[in-house]
Amino acid sequence: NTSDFGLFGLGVMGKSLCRNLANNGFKISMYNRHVEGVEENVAKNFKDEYPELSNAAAFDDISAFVKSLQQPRKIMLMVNAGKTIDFVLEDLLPHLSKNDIIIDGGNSNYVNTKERFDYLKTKGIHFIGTGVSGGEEGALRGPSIMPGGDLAAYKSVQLFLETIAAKDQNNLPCCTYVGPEGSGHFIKMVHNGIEYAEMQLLAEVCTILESTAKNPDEIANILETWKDNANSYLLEITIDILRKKEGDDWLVKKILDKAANKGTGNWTTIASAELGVPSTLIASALFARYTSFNKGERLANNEIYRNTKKAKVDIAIDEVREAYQFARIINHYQGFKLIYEASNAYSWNLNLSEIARIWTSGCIIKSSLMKDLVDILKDTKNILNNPRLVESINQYKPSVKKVVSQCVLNDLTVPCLSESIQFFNGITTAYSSANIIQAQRDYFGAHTYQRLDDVKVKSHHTNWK
Ligand SMILES: O=C(O)[C@H](O)[C@@H](O)[C@H](O)[C@H](O)COP(=O)(O)O
Repeated sequence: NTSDFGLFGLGVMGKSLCRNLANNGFKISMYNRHVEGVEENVAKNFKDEYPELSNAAAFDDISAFVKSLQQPRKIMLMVNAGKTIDFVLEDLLPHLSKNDIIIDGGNSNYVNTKERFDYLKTKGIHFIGTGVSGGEEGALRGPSIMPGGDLAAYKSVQLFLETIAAKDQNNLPCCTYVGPEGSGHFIKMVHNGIEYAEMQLLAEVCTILESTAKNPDEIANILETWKDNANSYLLEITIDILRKKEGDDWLVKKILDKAANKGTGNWTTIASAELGVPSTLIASALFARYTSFNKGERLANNEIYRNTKKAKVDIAIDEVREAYQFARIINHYQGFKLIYEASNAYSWNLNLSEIARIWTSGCIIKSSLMKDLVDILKDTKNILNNPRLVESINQYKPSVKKVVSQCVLNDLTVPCLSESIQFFNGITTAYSSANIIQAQRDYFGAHTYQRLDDVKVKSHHTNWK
């Protein structure tokens, strides 16, 4: 048993992490199941494919794999989220010893992670639920890593995770102990929620620019100029995507407009509802994917309701950039608000600035705005009252109002852009229309209400009839 670290599951991410670990000099054991005719000798063939893996040990037998690891054993699971994790844990348990450490690096639901953490604790096994972001390339060159669980257990795997992680602008690892039990997977989930809305905002920007008769290359040229002050990984890949050609045609024009999802945006929306946090942009982005999926119904409805294909919006390109930037600030505000509220609700004591820091490199939502948020979140939990962002928001607000109204007037669907100004107006309104809601609830359900002129008394009821 000479290996320092074990990697269980050689899918896209698992393979990249193995090479990353080996490239950083760690002696690793790699395991992939054996499925007759489907998955055979995966670990061995993979080992033979890459020179950096010459020192690695390859297995398709669990017991031999576990025996090859130094104790306390450190095993990272990179298998599909969901029940698979529980099956794998049951297969591994008979071979494990007290104080061994299991890391779940998949996109698991934080509620399940808490349950597994508690269950394995009864077996004397440490469980670390870890978000890993950055896709295939990120996992190979340095992902952003978000581990949650026991701090002591984290200390035993810290060297491996921080060595393979991306490095921030101060060359510090984009990996940090996030907090207890499911907190690592919780922030990864929110990371993906923010990702959904950022992707949706870029898609909406393309819709608007396309409506001004720009072809994908021309749109890419415009977005290129936004790198100065709105740069992000997602902006960069969107530019690449818009430029991609198949012969003379743009590939993007051939892609079926039905957006899929694997659940993290859905869970973020559920967590928002449960925690009472209005993450409206994340929810809008998720529901925009669901709406897009109804291709058949959209085509039918389009026949009935739409007569004009091309809209003609009267918007300046810089107004689109400012509207985009406005909505991004609101998106990040909502994401970090959700993390803050979860941290309080579950007593996780999360460090928002440190979370922003590990999201400045390696992950999908890395951006220049995220770099700014590292310092901003040091001083405040509510980024909307940061003087610099207040200035930006006041500068951008006229543009988002114009862009959204122009889109509405021209039947262009921009759910996240419009939700950003709707939410902002709501969260900056001193006297909202919720008094009507309270009166209606009291009218039909005697649910009581509080009075502005007597807030001490928690509940008033009126016989409205
Ligand atoms: O951070 C990342 O590296 C990605 O977010 C990663 O976790 C994955 O690509 C998700 O599956 C995307 O989510 P959807 O499949 O739901 O779009």
